[in-house]
Amino acid sequence: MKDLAYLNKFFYKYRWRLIPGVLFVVISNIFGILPAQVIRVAFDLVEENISVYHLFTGFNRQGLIYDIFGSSLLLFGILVLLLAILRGLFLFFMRQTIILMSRHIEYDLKNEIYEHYQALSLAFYRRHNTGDLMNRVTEDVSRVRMYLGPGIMYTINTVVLFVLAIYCMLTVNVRLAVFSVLPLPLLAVIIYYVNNIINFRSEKIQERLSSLSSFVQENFSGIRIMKSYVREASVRKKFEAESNDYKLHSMSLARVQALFYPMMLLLVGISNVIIIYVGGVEVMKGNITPGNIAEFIVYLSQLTFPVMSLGWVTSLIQRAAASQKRINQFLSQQPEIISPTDAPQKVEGAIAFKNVSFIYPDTGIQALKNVSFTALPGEMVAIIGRTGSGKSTIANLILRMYDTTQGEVLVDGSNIKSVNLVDYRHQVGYVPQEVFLFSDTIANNIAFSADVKDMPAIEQAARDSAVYNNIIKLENGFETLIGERGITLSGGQKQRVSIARAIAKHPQILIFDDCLSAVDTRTEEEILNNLGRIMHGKTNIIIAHRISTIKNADKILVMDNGEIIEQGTHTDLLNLQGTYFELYEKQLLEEEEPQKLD
Ligand SMILES: Nc1ncnc2c1ncn2[C@@H]1O[C@H](COP(=O)(O)OP(=O)(O)OP(=O)(O)O)[C@@H](O)[C@H]1O
Repeated sequence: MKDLAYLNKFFYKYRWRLIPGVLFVVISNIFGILPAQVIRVAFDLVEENISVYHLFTGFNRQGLIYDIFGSSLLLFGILVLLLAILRGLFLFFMRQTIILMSRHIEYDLKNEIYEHYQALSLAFYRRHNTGDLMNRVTEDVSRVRMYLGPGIMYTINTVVLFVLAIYCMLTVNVRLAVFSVLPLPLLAVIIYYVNNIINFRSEKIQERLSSLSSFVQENFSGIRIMKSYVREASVRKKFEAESNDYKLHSMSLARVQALFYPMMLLLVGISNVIIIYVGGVEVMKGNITPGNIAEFIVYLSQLTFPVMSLGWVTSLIQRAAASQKRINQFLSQQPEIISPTDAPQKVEGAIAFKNVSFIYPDTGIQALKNVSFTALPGEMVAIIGRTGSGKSTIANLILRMYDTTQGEVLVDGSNIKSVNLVDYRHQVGYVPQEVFLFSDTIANNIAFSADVKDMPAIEQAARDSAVYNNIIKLENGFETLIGERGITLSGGQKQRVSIARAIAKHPQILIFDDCLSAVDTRTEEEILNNLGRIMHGKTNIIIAHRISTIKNADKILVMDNGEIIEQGTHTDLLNLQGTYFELYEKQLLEEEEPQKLD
């Protein structure tokens, strides 16, 4: 329960919804209780009038009495209707304040969690799976919302109604009051337990459902592979098995639900029987009137739902507390990478690695060992090396996605940890190895980093990344949707759109992480030539596997097993006759082979 205390700040924030809400609960309940007394009076009136009516048997007056009796009954009927309307009106106000408050809090909480997500560093995302992260913002927040809205509303409602109804019952007859409410605690306890079973089974169903949807989603995404390997029949069998599992769980839930309602009705029925029996005895003793029995039956009908909701609300609060605990645990996680200052900072782009070693925090893999190099504005620094040798890790550290384990990364001579992170990242254009484009238009993907969509700048970026001609050939040009709902670009086109996105922001530092691999050598040359023009005086870091991509770089770093094993210009490295030279010879041979075959 103490976890839910976190939400008290929201109650304070929305106090002008909560306080009137509570007031409306009280008023609506008063209008819920009053009809019982009107019905009692009406009942007693019926009894009296019937006796008076019989007294006048044979007299002319009997018709008159009948008329008076009829119109007074109508009056009572109208009164009960009026009270019901008033009650309905205040119930509406109650929901409009308390339930709306819960929706506002849900919105605030979702935003708070999302903002926190964005502040957390990459390492956090490696530690948690996407499904779990999504659950916090959707499932967990929804459960907490159930406590904030229905949970609070029904609790206040039950308490107020209980106090009012029990007070009224006790003033009429203590014995009847005690007997009437006797089955109610049993009802609440049963509902609590049954509800827990229902929740448990519902969760199992939910698990089955998500497993079924991930299964379907994965198979749809991999439909090309599935068809080419002719696995349709076996996948269908797996789907049937998953689906059957879901069906069995759903049926077990339906069984409990089927038992639930008859059981409730039975208990309510028993309470009614008790009221009529004990009430009848009390009427015979002359302690109460028959109208009181009717009055008690109305009280009981008013109390039934709140008592039932008590069991429901208890398990609802338990679930909300568990969800809020998970949310709190996550909100208390501090981002590992934070900007040390908000002061605006201009970045020139001089990068220096000084004896940098790096171990990935979650896996313990040592990706860099004592790496030192500089990349100055106006320079193109290339990194080449075997897969897994630590090239992308250097890009990660330049972007300060992680902090170094040992040594330091300097930006314009200062430790990167002291640089305004937002300003710095604004100045870095990064093209990742794995292209990621949003399901949006091409123009919006290129203009991703800009606050306003500047079409001439977008088109220029597309020209510089040699993808302009491909885009304008599409029916909707730059407004073509890509991704799930749109067209599929080729691997090389995607890479070039991703490059356009990076250069559209005119960065001071540009990092290409092996992003020319799916581009033919002629286009690659065109892009590199354009880069030479637009990145003039700025820092370029290019990670590549092909020597043809990097041979004109000012400096080439050859990586192996997390270390820089060779460093220099293309000519220097060839003269060294080491690893770079071997790689060059090998690639030269590979290029010559197809020519020989021609
Ligand atoms: N996020 C990560 N968490 C843990 N270990 C990682 C992570 N990223 C990379 N590694 C590990 O660090 C080492 C260096 O990886 P890195 O991606 O820097 O290599 P690379 O030279 O860029 O390889 P490639 O040319 O295949 O892209 C590898 O052993 C890899 O398994």
